[in-house]
Amino acid sequence: MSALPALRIALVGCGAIGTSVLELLKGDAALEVVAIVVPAEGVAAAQKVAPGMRVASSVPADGIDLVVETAGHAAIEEHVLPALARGTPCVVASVGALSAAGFAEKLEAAAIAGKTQVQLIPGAIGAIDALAAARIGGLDSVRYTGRKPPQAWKGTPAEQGRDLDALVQPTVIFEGSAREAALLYPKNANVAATVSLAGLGLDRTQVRLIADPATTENVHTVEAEGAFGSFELTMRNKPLAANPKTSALTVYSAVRALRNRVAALAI
Ligand SMILES: NC(=O)C1=CN([C@@H]2O[C@H](COP(=O)(O)OP(=O)(O)OC[C@H]3O[C@@H](n4cnc5c(N)ncnc54)[C@H](OP(=O)(O)O)[C@@H]3O)[C@@H](O)[C@H]2O)C=CC1
Ligand SMILES: O=C([O-])CC(=O)C(=O)O
Repeated sequence: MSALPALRIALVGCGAIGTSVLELLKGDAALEVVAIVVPAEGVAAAQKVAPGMRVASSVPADGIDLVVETAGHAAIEEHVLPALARGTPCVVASVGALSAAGFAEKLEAAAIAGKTQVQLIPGAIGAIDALAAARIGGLDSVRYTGRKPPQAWKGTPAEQGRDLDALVQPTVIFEGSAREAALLYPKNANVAATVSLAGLGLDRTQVRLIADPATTENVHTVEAEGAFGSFELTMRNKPLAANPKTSALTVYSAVRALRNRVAALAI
């Protein structure tokens, strides 16, 4: 049940996540997608996905209560920053964009200027609430490991010097900070950025990325220790058929975030 006013949503990005979000929101009177925003060259294709829907290459300046980004790092600069600055709240999936130097501060400044808020969704990872709460008591170490099938690493630096199709055993393709991981793997390591922003920060969070021919899932592990105690979390996520890099849970995380914005009882 909804107690709050219905929201008119501009959905930025209409790929694997955006299309599924659209499907789940169909008929939801409290969360009405009124515009889809994609690059100019993708407008015609998006119109086929959502016949009758307003499709544009920028967020309409009027009639939008909430911008939801499911598009990629570049879309944050292009669409989220201006929306925030003019006072429209935004929900963001491409959290890894905040790993660019000074970008988190820029996003915050735009939200302050617009007297509004940008919400980063947990996406494909869980326990972000526990980690962010544990940070208040003090954290000693946070490690994140991302393990995906080799095909999920296609088109990334993981291909340099190796044939992903020929891998016969789990192979560490990256080891370093969450900041480096998110910058090098913008479509695969948003979760690394999210874990670090909730916990020890982009530079003190250790990240390992693995291409594993034995898995068909996107497996995310977080190990955290601090004054609160410790936890180990393993998520075995099913990838979306439309994009093997992306876990289906990311879609549900986005829809949960939206439903919570209008629900009388939010959880
Ligand atoms: N937080 C998390 O846990 C996760 C976050 N993500 C983030 O979500 C993003 C989208 O994922 P997914 O749906 O699987 O990707 P897809 O590639 O399937 O879809 C991306 C969509 O965004 C559009 N797009 C690309 N650039 C822009 C732009 N600058 N402005 C507007 N639209 C744009 C694309 O249009 P076109 O096809 O015309 O280029 C396409 O419609 C990922 O790039 C990643 O950053 C993904 C997985 C997990
Ligand atoms: O969807 C996933 O499993 C995680 C992902 O791509 C990311 O962190 O960018």
